Amino acid sequence: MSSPRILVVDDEADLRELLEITLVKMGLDVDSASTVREARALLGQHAYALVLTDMRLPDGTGLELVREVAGMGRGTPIAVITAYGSAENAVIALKAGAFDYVSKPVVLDDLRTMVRSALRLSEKPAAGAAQEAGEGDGGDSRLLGRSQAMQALRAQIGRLARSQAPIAINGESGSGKELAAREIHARSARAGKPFVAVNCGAIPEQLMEAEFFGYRKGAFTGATDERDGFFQAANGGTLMLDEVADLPLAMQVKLLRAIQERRVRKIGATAEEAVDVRIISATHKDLGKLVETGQFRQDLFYRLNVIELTLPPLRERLDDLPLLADAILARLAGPGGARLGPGVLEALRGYAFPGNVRELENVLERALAFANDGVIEVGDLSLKGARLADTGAAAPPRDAVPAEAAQPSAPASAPVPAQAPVQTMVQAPAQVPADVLPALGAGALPSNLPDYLSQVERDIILRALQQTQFNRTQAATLLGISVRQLRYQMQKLDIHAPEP
Ligand SMILES: Nc1ncnc2c1ncn2[C@@H]1O[C@H](COP(=O)(O)OP(=O)(O)OP(=O)(O)O)[C@@H](O)[C@H]1O
Repeated sequence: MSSPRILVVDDEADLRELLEITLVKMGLDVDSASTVREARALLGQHAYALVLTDMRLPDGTGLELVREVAGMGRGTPIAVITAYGSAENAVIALKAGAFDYVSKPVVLDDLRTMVRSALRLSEKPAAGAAQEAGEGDGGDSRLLGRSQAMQALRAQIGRLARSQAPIAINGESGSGKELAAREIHARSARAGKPFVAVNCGAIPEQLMEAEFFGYRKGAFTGATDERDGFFQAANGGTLMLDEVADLPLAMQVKLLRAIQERRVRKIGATAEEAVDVRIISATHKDLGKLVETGQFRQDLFYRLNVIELTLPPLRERLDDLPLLADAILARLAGPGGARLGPGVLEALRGYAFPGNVRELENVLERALAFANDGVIEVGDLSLKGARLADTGAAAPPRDAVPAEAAQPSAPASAPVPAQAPVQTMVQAPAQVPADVLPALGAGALPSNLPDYLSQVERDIILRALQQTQFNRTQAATLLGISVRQLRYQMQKLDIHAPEP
């Protein structure tokens, strides 16, 4: 079997030679060109596993080649070599369809890492043909839906999975942003490496640097061991920055640097270490507006927002309701274990679903608890109570809802501990007891005050979350605390939702 073939396009003889030697040592076949014209001729003759081009060429630009290679539709990855400090060029190239970039002076280790990623990609079959064509209900995708919007989304995900460019996912709460990020990762060349999802709003500001970049033993009081941060945990894979709008400004600067340099420094360390992570950010807020008001740094926004992916709200794809409802019921009750009775679909169609698919999951889960023989009737739905706009009436009457039915299935994603490289931390929340305060006889004292208070706090927070369908902003308002405080308490008290 012949070795993968790489095309190097650079007019600087020294650099070209260095690249050639490095690639040949990796066991690859290399063709070289020093102009756009030569490159075009070679591209017409061979299929390449990777094209690596300088940005400035005597008869044109690397960007032209990026556009041409992307336009060929063969899925050939093309990476650009950008001048030192020209982050802007890298972003422009990524937006134009470049697979990745390396900056000058070229660090050979970074180059090898990038080349290996590209080679893994060419080993992968081009993303599921049916999904690329936008057909079907999702096939093996977990992002279900036959609507045009979902088909287009899956096709876009298939394309994005073949690049290393940062992606910014927008969409309302519960619309599937994390699911989309996981799918991009799963369909990418990074699939065998960790996917780490971090809820930026859940980490106390003073711990952020340690959580993201790790620390050395003795770096501060309590640093009894060396620890990796999220970047190291996600090395080789994907780092999802969820609720990215909640990053404090000081952290935004540090993050920008890490993303740009692809290097991080642990607290207390003298040297930086290279990290190879693909960044996917997500928010339900309008980051552009936050940039205007000075709450989000423009340079970081520019760096994260290279490619945008927008999740459609459920109310704009109500045709997907039957499919989603079937899948959710099958998950809750087993295949054929539950179904919707007459008129239920129509009732669901009339609802706005401000909490999107997560709210649909919650509505069906609750309804199923009332259903006879697994058949959900209109009366079981409690849609009025599920209306997010109406916080006061958010929860169905307590006496009507068995606690087990009220369990939220919202993944209030908490930060992943640095030592756990994969997955958002999720686990089933405890039920809310009928009485908020754990029973204590008159005059009795708790045997352990901190535990007792933690339990009270946990119960109250869970109750607020359930009343608001796990909408953290509304729950925080109900409790008179900030969303950041709520998230922190949720993390501290281990309040998470079960993974779907
Ligand atoms: N298209 C879909 N098909 C199947 N399940 C979906 C789809 N979209 C979302 N879900 C489910 O809805 C729930 C919420 O999805 P997810 O956590 O990805 O949303 P999110 O937009 O990241 O939410 P948040 O803004 O609150 O972080 C999950 O249980 C997920 O599996």
